[in-house]
Amino acid sequence: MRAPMSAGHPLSEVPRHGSALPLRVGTRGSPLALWQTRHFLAIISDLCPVLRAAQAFEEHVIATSGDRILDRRLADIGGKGLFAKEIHEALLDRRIDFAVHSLKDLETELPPGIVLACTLKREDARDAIVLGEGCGVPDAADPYACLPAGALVGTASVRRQSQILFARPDLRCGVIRGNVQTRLGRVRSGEFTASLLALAGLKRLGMAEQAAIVLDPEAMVPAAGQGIVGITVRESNEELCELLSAIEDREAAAVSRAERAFLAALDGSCRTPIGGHARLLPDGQLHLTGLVARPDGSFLLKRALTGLVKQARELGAELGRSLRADSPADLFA
Ligand SMILES: NCc1[nH]cc(CCC(=O)O)c1CC(=O)O
Repeated sequence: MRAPMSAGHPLSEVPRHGSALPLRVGTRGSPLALWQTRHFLAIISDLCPVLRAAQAFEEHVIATSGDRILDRRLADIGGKGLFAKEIHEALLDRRIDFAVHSLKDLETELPPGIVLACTLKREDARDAIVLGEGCGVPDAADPYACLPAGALVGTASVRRQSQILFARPDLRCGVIRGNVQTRLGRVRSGEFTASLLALAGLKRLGMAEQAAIVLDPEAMVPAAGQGIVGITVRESNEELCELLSAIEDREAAAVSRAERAFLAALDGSCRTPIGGHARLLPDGQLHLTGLVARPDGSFLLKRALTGLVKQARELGAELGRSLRADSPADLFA
């Protein structure tokens, strides 16, 4: 727990200019998005006594294209930024003051005038498998062994699809989208044998027990930013930028800098399976694992680099360039 700010600290005062109370926070409307938004508001209110007042914040639920179009892969409907476009517009139009995002759904290049002001402490970054009927007993040492030959795995993520098909070419993957509850329902109903989901989402929704198997991040490389919540604001709102920088989690900031620089250097489309996962080593260095693959798992390249935290961005960019140089050019066309 952090100590509340003492009087005189910028956070002990009601925001002065641009951002009158209540502060309007933009969020998607899914149960996970709302959980993340309330989690963030609890952290910021804890730290800033004046904001603990009722009505210091107003939630604005914004439906995004990514929420509306549920029958296709994101890659097929325009890809990156689909969960954020309408939220960026609301920020730039001053209908909201800041917005809460799952960092992995936030494009690396934000529209001019919008900045990522802070990242919150990372929840578990790993992917998990949810099993339906007809599967064997889960074995952590051989995580896919419990899936029967030819089983239909539900995922809309080319990153997860490529990695599971690389390990188990006999499996089939089908598109499953919608919020976490919807996806679990489609496994329970027998439509899919299993599904791959972010453990962070399951945990936040109190459903971690649904995860039959948790995948090691070196075996199933998570998406850049997975498990991290990021807050965007208008760059011109210095007051809010300052407020938010006080709740930045330094470790989350370092790993997300490396992972997002890696992603940006690859410049893949949403059709290119890309995984990027950084962690701090006991000696304080940053270890970054990156992956590029073909969606059908017929090609997969995974590499890791270790470097200094203060060079997180350079480390990410270097790993991105290195994977790109050794991947088939059509993956980045
Ligand atoms: N793309 C949807 C999405 N965006 C963030 C999460 C999980 C929470 C997180 O990664 O922080 C999920 C669900 C999932 O991938 O299973």
